[in-house]
Amino acid sequence: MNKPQIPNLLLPAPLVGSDAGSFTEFTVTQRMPDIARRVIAENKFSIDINQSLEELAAELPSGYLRTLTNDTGADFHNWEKYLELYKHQHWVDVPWFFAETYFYRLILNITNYFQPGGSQCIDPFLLQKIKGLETSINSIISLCTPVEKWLIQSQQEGKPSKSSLITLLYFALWGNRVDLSLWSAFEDDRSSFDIQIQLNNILIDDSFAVTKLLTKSQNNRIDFVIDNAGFELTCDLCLVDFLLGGGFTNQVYLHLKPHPTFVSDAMVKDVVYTKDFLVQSSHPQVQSLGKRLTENLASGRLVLAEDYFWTSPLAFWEMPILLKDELAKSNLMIVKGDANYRRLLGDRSWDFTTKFADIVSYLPAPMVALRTLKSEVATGLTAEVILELANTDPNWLTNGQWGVIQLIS
Ligand SMILES: O=P(O)(O)OC[C@H]1O[C@](O)(CO)[C@@H](O)[C@@H]1O
Repeated sequence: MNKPQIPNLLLPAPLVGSDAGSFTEFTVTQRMPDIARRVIAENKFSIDINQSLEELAAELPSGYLRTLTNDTGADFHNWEKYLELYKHQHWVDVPWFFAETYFYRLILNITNYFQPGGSQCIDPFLLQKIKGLETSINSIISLCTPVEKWLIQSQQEGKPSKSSLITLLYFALWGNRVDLSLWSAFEDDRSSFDIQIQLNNILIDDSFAVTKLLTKSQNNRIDFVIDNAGFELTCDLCLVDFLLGGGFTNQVYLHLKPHPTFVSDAMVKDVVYTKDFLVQSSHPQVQSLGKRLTENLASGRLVLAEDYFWTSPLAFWEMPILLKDELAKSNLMIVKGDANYRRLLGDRSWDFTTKFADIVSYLPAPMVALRTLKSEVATGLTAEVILELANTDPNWLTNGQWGVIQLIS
């Protein structure tokens, strides 16, 4: 039977910024203006660029979407098409996912990211990304040390270690708490957590099923849809390292953003920067991780890929066919983070008890989502759990304290 191309169910309405009192409203009217102003404060753009960024910040709460001028970005014509649907609408009235992705694309338009000149390819969020990595160095050391031990153990035992893999899945999950669009790298270091204590905060945990799937056949590839640079990326790279070195797979593709977006989202250059940062560390186990990553990149066992789909406002089921065919070759897709989860759901207001599998029925390969909750969407929860969370932690949907590991195979 052919797989459906869209969710099995009727699509509910998308989240929008005009939902009074919602986190989406808070994001469009306050967080996004703050982020635009942080770009001004943390860079040395010209007075004209800063003025234009300030205008963008000021128009978000009650203004209209502006058009995109042709900045020669490879995705410019696609954005012209996406914008057709929402001409002359207020920022708060368009689907939230569209508003956010367009906002980040506009920042690049304003800062002349795509055009030849002094600010071409300047990542407006670079300072945050670097700081995020540097401040988490102690957590990175604490993680790299056991990873090396587990690798040696699995190589000695000649078989993949499921328990170590589960631990690394947990690190990859909780690494997603560190999100620089919500918590600036200049505030607290959120990279330190105890995964044993955090176990109680995993609302759905399919990690064991993931290890079973991965030990069934070890010669296939894994595709990792990456989220944030910094500590989260380092956790993900530890997982990748263990998947490759621990006998779970022989090839991993990392899917990365083609341009800066959502503040901390990782691009190819951020992976390279992180790998070099690890290699240059004076800590032996951190350095070894960097060297293994370098070798895996050189041998093609680790492949870095980028696609403009990942910075588009499209739902996962609207993925271009070429990318979908590519992902169909995967033994497992690992989809990281909140924004990617929102893309899987089309950022729509599904009832939280809806079966995840019924929504993502269109996927071309098995998939596990590792997501800490930072937006008002959820699936696969029981009514009892939802009620209990609402009573005990009113901000459970958005405070990043709760997580899910949801597998669809
Ligand atoms: O880095 P992540 O996990 O994708 O989180 C980004 C998400 O966090 C937010 O910044 C807050 O919800 C959203 O804008 C977005 O969904």
